[in-house]
Amino acid sequence: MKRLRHTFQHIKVNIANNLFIFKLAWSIHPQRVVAEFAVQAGRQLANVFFTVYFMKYIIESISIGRDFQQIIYFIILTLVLLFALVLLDNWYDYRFKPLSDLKLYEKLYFILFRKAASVELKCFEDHEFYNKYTKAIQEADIRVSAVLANLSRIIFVSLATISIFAVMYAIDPWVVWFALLPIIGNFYFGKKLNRLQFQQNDERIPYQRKMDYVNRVIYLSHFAKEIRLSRIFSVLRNTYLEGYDGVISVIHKYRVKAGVISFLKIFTTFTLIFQGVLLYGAYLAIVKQSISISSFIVLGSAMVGGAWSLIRLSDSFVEINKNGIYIENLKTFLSYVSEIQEDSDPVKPIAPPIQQLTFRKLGFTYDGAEKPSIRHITMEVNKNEKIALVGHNGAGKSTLIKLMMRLYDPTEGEILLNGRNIKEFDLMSYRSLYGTVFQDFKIFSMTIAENVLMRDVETEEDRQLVINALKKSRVYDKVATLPEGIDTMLTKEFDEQGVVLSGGEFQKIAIARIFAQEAELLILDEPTSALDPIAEFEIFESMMEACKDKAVVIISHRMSSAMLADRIYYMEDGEIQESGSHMELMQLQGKYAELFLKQAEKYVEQEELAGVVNLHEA
Ligand SMILES: Nc1ncnc2c1ncn2[C@@H]1O[C@H](COP(=O)(O)OP(=O)(O)OP(=O)(O)O)[C@@H](O)[C@H]1O
Repeated sequence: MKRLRHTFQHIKVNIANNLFIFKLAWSIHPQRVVAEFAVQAGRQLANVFFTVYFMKYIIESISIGRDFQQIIYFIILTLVLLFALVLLDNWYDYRFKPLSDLKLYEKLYFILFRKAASVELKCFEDHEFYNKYTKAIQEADIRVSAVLANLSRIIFVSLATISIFAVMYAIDPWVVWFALLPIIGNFYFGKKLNRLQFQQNDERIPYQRKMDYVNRVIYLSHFAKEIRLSRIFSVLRNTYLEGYDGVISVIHKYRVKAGVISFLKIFTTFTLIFQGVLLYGAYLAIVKQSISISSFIVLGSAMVGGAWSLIRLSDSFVEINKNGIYIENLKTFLSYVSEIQEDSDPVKPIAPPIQQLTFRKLGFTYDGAEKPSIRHITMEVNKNEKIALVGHNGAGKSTLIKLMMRLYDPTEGEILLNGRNIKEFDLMSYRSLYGTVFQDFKIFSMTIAENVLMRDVETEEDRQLVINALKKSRVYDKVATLPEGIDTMLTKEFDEQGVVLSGGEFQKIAIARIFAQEAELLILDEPTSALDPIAEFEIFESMMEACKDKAVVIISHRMSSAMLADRIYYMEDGEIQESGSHMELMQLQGKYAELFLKQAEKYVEQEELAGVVNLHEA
């Protein structure tokens, strides 16, 4: 009983999932839905007509001696109808469907992309969510098409089956009992087979992802250097083989079971009904003599048509289940409600200009991490103030920035903007207060101008904004030498003429992004690692100059750059250990001073060495 209830519940969920996709497709492209149903209706009409009524008419005509000319007219009319249906089918399959599918998928993928771009960052670190997301993206288009075809099939194949069986029932009522065989065979064993396939696919995913990862890494250009210059290839090969072996073991695990179920399905679905009806019909015609030979022929033809319709119908019911299971991933993904609402929220007030940003007893632990990455942080950033965050690797500097930008929400304490918790403000407007470049910034395969503006370049002012930003990040001289200037395509992904710049030049392009924004607080999370110390110092200096009326937070491992800030926070183990101006911290003679002196020593040594080499050269 409990199992039955569970099965019903399962069927209900799967039907709801199919209807969810149907509504989605209807809202995106109603014409495509209508066309699919119309074409399916035509196909089934032809199916019933040719398997039963056409045959019935011809045989009846022979047995009652109908006029030959009348039969010819009937056949010609039939051919015209067939011709029209084939034309409609072709037009649909080769013209309408491919084009309208593209339109449907484009809109569908934009819904998915928008969703993917709006879920909070931590979702991408959640293994289970990421699996659902990849499955949803991979399956979305196939499922939408499949659901439309399937639902239309269910409606019209049902009508076709009923009318075929009505003819069979009229010949002999008992014959319709044979209809149960394909239903049991196809529906029961078909469902089992699908479930098995789904389980198999599910178990394959972690292994498949390993193989996909290696495929991707080998293919993507930014891994090419490391692969060539190290022995990482053998590690990648092993990862691929682990995935491959995993996939093989999953296939082995299910092989025998799938084979047996598939055999039972074919046996009950096809063999029993075809042989059964023919035997029964022969018995009626020869032994019982209750039907004529012409009825036996019609029965045979209707049985073949009816059996196929039933098989198709039970296939379609099984497919409702199959689609339903896959759609569950898509639905979970689309209906996921972010803890951090990434979209604009009209109810929340727009974030005001920054007067003061206050961190109060802030603490944060990443999901699944054992210890906090940020602890007891209390600090402030005032209007126009220049702040530097320094400390060793893993001290928690980037995490602090991510909390500040609400890429994550703190697990303890709060961040206040002008005295109000930042969660109270509309997120989009809050984030637009910041201009940020991260250490792992990304350059897109687009033009330099688009990479700087990070949106479409629309007006002459936009272009001027880009040029000024590039000048401030000290890379305009280089850009001006390129034939297409700021319209040069970066990377060669799409364009042979695309330009590959040096690591430092790419960094300068990324830094130009913050000069091109109307942000109030600029954050540079160490995007200058590929710059030489002088270039970094110059950029920071130019930033301090250009951003007199803005607050700036810089993270740098180079103390010479941090010195430029009004206030420096020295972090260790997720906590602020020391804070003050450069002079104050040097006088304190604490960890900051120690780090500073160590770096200064290194530079002095290097300068002395350079001096010695110069002397030798002279
Ligand atoms: N997405 C994440 N999931 C789990 N732990 C993380 C994540 N990102 C960072 N951490 C951990 O949080 C700690 C602080 O990392 P964070 O990147 O903030 O340090 P950082 O001071 O910016 O270091 P660096 O100078 O090397 O950039 C580290 O121990 C790191 O392992």
